[in-house]
Amino acid sequence: MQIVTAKEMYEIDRLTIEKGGVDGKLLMENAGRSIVNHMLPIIDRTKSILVLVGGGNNGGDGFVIARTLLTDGYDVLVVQLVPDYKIKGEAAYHKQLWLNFGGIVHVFQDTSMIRRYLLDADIVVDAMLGIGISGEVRQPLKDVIGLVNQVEALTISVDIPSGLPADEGESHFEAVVADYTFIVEHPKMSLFLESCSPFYGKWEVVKIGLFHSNLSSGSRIAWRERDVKRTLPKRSRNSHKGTHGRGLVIGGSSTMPGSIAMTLKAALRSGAGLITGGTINEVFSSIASHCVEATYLPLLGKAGAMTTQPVDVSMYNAIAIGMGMGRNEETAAFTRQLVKDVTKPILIDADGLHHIKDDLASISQRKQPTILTPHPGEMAMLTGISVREILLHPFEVSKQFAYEHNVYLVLKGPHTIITDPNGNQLVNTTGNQGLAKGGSGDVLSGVLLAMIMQEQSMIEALANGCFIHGKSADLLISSHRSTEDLLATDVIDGLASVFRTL
Ligand SMILES: NC(=O)C1=CN([C@@H]2O[C@H](COP(=O)(O)OP(=O)(O)OC[C@H]3O[C@@H](n4cnc5c(N)ncnc54)[C@H](OP(=O)(O)O)[C@@H]3O)[C@@H](O)[C@H]2O)[C@@H](O)CC1
Ligand SMILES: Nc1ncnc2c1ncn2[C@@H]1O[C@H](COP(=O)(O)OP(=O)(O)O)[C@@H](O)[C@H]1O
Ligand SMILES: [K+]
Repeated sequence: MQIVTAKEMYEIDRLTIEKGGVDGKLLMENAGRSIVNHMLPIIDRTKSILVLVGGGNNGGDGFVIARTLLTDGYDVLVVQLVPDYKIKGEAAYHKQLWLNFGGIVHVFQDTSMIRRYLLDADIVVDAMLGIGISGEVRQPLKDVIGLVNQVEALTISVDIPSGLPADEGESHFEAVVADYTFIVEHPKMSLFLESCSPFYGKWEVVKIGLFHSNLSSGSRIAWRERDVKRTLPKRSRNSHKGTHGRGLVIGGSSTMPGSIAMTLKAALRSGAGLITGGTINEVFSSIASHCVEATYLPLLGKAGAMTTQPVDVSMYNAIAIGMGMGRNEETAAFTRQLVKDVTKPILIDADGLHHIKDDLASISQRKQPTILTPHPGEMAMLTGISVREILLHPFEVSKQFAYEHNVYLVLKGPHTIITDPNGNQLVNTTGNQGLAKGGSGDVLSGVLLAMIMQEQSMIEALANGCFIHGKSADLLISSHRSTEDLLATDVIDGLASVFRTL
């Protein structure tokens, strides 16, 4: 499922019309009808429906929706929020059809009129503004959006909640807070931004028959269960432990022994063949009994943390480093040296990210894949860009960073974005706020370590790992856990139910 900017959406629309020969009026008909089909399960004939239409093609979709519902026997009222002369092109055509079918258009007079209609409506269809919005919302739409957000009626937005930007980078907006959004053909970038996603409510993508096109800007794809099922390698009946990779996890310090234990266990539960924990004795003695399937590589320590030392990694297929290591300078020097020397794929998380902050130039020289898994705070530390700016432009910031430093970047959050060194991006579609708890990242590192040792492309392995991690949390809170009590160790236990369904 391609994620698009407004510009890309218009380009796909243009190609469909010019190359595909599909009339724009037909696309609008398809959009309106498809949306009504998706609305049917949540509306019924006893409900009164108010369709608010604006002056562009989003409003045009609104006229199609109103006509389709009217001919189906629904009680529908249309309020046009702009003067007649503003309705042009395909929208004007569909407005005429609405009138031909006996519909009435109530043209906006004042906000008290809208308030009255809104109070009488059970369902509001928001077709005021789509992806064509530019600048801050003008009056009277600004007030109308405020009123829509005050009433009890179920709000269904067409394509995008009115007022919301389609792209990343906008910080000031006033928008409809929808209960449902039916998105036309492709999710827009803002669906995956922390500041915008809550406005969408529940969402579904409706197909309208647009041209399939490869966008020149590189791929940006929402990674769903069907993608995981398609790409996740199946375990062969004849496989042996060597087939599934031998991984080394380096981490832990006397004050944070649990992190590496969770990573080890998560890696084993995610299908790794053999997993070794590289850690200091104090950590080893406190975690060994929690993860008996792992083997251990004793590392030298001082004052409860790792010191600089050579490590023979020749027998491992991939390495994860950083979890619970602490930030002391000798440990940091050890991490930097190891990352420089090792000629294996290496995943760097948590404290390890702090250690390599000033060594990104040498990371970009590595010949084997380097995977960095920062949360936004760690990303801010790595880039010197504020968390606010990162959350405002996560796609662009990730792309630039991955490209510049030749790394695979897993920017974690409610919508984790995985970017490869060429700028291709996959966005995870699972997970919930129960994961916002210490240890979730350690578990993710273990799942990812297991994934990158299986036969699949690196970016897909990372996206599959993020999907599986989030899905475990989703299944747990839909059965016997809640977003409050969920623990990182539960997420490891929940991996079983995920793998059983894939
Ligand atoms: N493939 C596709 O693309 C398809 C797209 N489709 C649909 O079309 C939608 C895009 O339609 P679009 O391009 O006509 O833009 P749209 O969102 O209706 O906005 C334009 C209107 O908004 C107004 N306006 C703008 N800014 C404003 C502001 N700040 N404050 C107030 N008003 C503002 C602007 O007014 P003006 O500036 O001209 O006075 C104009 O009237 C898309 O989301 C989808 O629903 C489907 O039908 C089929 C296939
Ligand atoms: N609100 C949320 N919704 C979905 N996933 C979340 C949410 N908050 C955190 N996560 C996920 O949980 C993990 C947290 O990782 P991280 O911040 O490194 O945790 P920690 O360092 O405490 O182990 C990431 O995979 C992130 O995507
Ligand atoms: K809308």
